[in-house]
Amino acid sequence: MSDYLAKINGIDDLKRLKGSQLKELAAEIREFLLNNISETGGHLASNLGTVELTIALHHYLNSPTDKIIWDVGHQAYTHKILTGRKDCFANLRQKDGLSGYPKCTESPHDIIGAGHSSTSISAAVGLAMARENLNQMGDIYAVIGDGALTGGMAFEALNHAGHIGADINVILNDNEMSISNNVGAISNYLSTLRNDPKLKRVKEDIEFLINKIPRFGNTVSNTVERVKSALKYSFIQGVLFEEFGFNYLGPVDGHNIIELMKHFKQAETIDGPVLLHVITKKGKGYPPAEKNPDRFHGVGAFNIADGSSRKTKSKASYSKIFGETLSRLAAEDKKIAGITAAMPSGTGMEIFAQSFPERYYDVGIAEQHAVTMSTGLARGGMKPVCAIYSTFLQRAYDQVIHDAAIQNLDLTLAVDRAGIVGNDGETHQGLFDYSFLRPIPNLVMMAARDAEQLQHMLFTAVNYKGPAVLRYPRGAAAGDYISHQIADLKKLEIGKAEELIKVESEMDLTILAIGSTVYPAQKAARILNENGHKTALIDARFVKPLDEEMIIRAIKNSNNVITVEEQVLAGGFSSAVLELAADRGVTLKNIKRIGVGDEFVSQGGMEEMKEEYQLDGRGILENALSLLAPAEEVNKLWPEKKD
Ligand SMILES: Cc1ncc(C[n+]2csc(CCOP(=O)(O)OP(=O)(O)O)c2C)c(N)n1
Ligand SMILES: CC(=O)[C@@H](O)[C@H](O)COP(=O)(O)O
Ligand SMILES: [Mg+2]
Repeated sequence: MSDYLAKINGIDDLKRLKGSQLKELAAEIREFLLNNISETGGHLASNLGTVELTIALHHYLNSPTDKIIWDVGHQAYTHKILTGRKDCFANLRQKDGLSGYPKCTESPHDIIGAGHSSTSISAAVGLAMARENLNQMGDIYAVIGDGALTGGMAFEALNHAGHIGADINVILNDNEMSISNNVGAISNYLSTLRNDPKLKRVKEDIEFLINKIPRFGNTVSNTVERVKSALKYSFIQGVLFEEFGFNYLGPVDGHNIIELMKHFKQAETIDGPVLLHVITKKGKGYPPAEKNPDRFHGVGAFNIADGSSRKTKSKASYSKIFGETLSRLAAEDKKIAGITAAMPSGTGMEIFAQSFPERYYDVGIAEQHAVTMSTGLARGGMKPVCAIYSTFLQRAYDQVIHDAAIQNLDLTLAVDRAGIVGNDGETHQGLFDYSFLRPIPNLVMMAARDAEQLQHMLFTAVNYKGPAVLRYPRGAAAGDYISHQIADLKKLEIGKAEELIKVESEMDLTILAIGSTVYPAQKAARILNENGHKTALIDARFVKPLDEEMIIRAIKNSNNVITVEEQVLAGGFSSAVLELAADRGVTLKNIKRIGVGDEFVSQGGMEEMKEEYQLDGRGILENALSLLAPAEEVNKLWPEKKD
């Protein structure tokens, strides 16, 4: 077998290959992806599905003059390989390594940075308008998946693009999957387009007739294309994309490079927006991923032979505990409903879905709708629990304020992946939710420190009268997971903190921790006390409302205070403490705030990045000793690097 991939260092090298060579290259890239992702982890199934599509795009187009915009961007690995980044794959998604998403600072071929869904068509429209105003060159292609097409923003952009006749090409990469099974009426509609044999026959007949119409020079005229489209679609109901003002082409086999390029050529002859419907197989070429695309959507290191994970079985995740607790609560309370925005497996909501399908709603990648639909459920008398990753909840900010909080409705927002998420990097960090939710009246907001507290907090939130937010991080839950019966669940007093190490008079230090930072703070506090530094520890539990009396008492009785939160410092937990002290006229003698400063946190292992931001036990100890004692003492008390 020729090693075509070895010779590819940029797209000029790709353009030298032809016909069957491109097919062989596709096979080599698949093998490369499999070998690399099985070591580093990453978005395997989506990337295996877009190999030919990416080869065809880069072979046909002239990037970066022609612009390819990847929606979400998790499927852009072949794009990275072909644009000169093949040798960086050993460090894919690692600290300082290759990003798992398009990133403008990484390559001129990454036109639009992404990570969140359904932005590509809007960006394409903007680029097309800039091209028009500034007399620029180049074709503009947005590549969007069928899952991403469930996002409202995509439709806002289709609506606008069709209206203004933006000269853009939208490639709809339809693999019939979101992360889990795709949902919704559009998804059903796409199935009709894909599978209707009558449509196929009509299309072929019409194409035969159209080909008999005389051509003008070498190009098929725009009018002819439009007539062809109109005729083709007069045979089926609901010509969705045509109604939006797009010219629909396809469906075309997304694993056939030659056919794809033929369709790009055809798209080029059409003025105005084109939607090319491309059919691909998620996980293509790797049987375990083809069979189970959900599990292989985003993976850690695995064994290629059978797809088994290389990670030894870890503790239960917060998401799993959330899903199991919710299911137990729902068994007793028929009003509880579960809502997810296309993340049933990630949020643990699939556990609830298995037992209560009639009260479970996957709304697609539609966080705004998920929140407002939850408020409708609440208004109708249900108890909605809507689980959304912190980073994706950013999409639904106004819905939380306007639809949930002002109306003071009884719903629970379960904010998953709150804090540092690790290898997904900047776009996915859940580092802003305290800051953006804390100012909202009527909301209460708590953060779970471990497996045990998560269960009590969910019980508390579900039974709270008004909008309640419960925040918890990605990955394995701290503490032991003993699943509680409903009778054993405790309703926490709203706004009540817990004094884990008592505040007495004349403390050297009080550590105010919340959520994921409580356990590392506890380790640091223990060491400090063992070494003669009188240290108290408070788990604030609620960022809103704060336990004002306990915090004020702690501040008054401590020579030093440390706040620690897995969040940006601006507007978060420490800000709340400072506001409280200022409002009460209490002077803080010495305060250190541990958290993330005014910067985006880049990719890297979760523990590695927590260490970098001093959110681990050693980091907290180091901060404490910088207030209490000389720096050398850190190494004496905590010699090794890690927790
Ligand atoms: C706003 C937002 N919500 C949720 C996600 C999580 N997410 C990432 S990829 C994905 C599914 C995308 O499906 P599709 O566009 O069809 O791509 P495929 O993986 O099938 O290639 C989801 C839900 C996200 N990235 N952004
Ligand atoms: C592309 C995307 O947005 C998701 O696939 C995300 O990477 C999932 O993250 P988790 O692994 O934390 O579920
Ligand atoms: Mg898909």
